[in-house]
Amino acid sequence: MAQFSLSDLEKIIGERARSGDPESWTAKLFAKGIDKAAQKLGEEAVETVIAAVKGDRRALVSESADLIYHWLVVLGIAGVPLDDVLRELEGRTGRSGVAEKASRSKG
Ligand SMILES: N=c1c2ncn([C@@H]3O[C@H](COP(=O)(O)OP(=O)(O)OP(=O)(O)O)[C@@H](O)[C@H]3O)c2ncn1[C@@H]1O[C@H](COP(=O)(O)O)[C@@H](O)[C@H]1O
Repeated sequence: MAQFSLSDLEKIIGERARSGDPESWTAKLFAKGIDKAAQKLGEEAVETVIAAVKGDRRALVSESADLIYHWLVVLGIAGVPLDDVLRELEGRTGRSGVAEKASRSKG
């Protein structure tokens, strides 16, 4: 199991966005704004779809990482915390009773 979470990546993105480092891709995307970042997100989504359809497992892992990174950049520029998305997902588990079942199984 990886010792790295989406929350860790969100934190790194926030720090790099504020760094103003000219070498930082994150800082560059934040400077370019939501249109460019959203465009990159779309490109990475298409590349992920292509990898999946081709059955290219290695590319699917790599493109998924690019996709998630650019998705978090878009959330950051839009001022939407990752936690808002996780809460939305958490709320959806309740609809199917999965959260209750998981909680019951913990004892
Ligand atoms: N996870 C990522 C990550 N995934 C992808 N990318 C960058 O996303 C960019 C766009 O990918 P493309 O394949 O489209 O590259 P490109 O063809 O050069 O881009 P364009 O020609 O379209 O401008 C590349 O420069 C990748 O390096 C990332 N850049 C940064 N991170 C994370 O953010 C941290 C901070 O990075 P910096 O902000 O660069 O310091 C890193 O340590 C990583 O943890």
